[in-house]
Amino acid sequence: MILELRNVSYRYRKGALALEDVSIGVGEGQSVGLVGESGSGKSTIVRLMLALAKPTAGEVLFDGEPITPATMRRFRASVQTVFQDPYSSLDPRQNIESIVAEPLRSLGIAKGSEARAMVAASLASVGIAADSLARYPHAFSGGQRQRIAIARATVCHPRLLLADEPVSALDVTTRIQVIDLLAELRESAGLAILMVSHDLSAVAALCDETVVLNSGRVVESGTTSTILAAPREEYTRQLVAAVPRLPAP
Ligand SMILES: Nc1ncnc2c1ncn2[C@@H]1O[C@H](COP(=O)(O)OP(=O)(O)OP(=O)(O)O)[C@@H](O)[C@H]1O
Repeated sequence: MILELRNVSYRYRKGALALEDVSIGVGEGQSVGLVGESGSGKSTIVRLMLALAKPTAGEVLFDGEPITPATMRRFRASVQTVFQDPYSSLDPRQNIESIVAEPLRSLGIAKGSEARAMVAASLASVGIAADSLARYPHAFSGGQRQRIAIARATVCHPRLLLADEPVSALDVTTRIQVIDLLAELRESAGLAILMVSHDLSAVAALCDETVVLNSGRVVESGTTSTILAAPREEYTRQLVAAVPRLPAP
């Protein structure tokens, strides 16, 4: 496993348990969808996976080991993220070259002409024209911004992309294009993906495995096709039924 939560529980200060005994992991080249309604604990899992919070109980493991200051840089280079809102995630004062080069700078991977070549290659891989380097985020549509965010996340050739509701802020046509792009990167770069979504159709289009979260607990997990065809839990059946484009179970 590249990244794994093992028997993790989490309690916010003064709150009830937001996660209870959750185990979820992503292996090399795997694509896993994490689905659940609002409040089920998806964002909390992302925070724990990014080492932004520590579990109340259980472990967060990167390559089978707890994340420590000594492994943090390797962790950051291996696990990159894309967030929901491409309008707030790109700094409006920086041009596209500077935005996409950020992981190269902060991780000390490359600079100067080497960095510029990596940025250009990354932008090309997400279908953004090479003459975009000197432009600013406001010149791009929501879908293009999300492509730029994906270029930034993949410029350092991570092993795992953590995508937190990456298409929820986009219109339906753009959603499909961005999902197709993620599928392409998964194929061509062998990128593992954990996609968090409340939208099962997005997960069905991208992820081989699905984990269903309800009230901070994993209620069902397995191959996406099995879960869609024969959901075991009433909660999952309701999620499946809420997707109009999927066949009813
Ligand atoms: N800062 C906080 N303090 C206290 N409780 C919190 C905090 N953040 C989240 N919670 C609680 O933890 C639980 C899980 O929330 P979380 O945000 O992880 O769910 P989610 O599935 O990501 O929801 P959404 O899809 O709306 O983002 C909820 O009951 C929520 O009310």
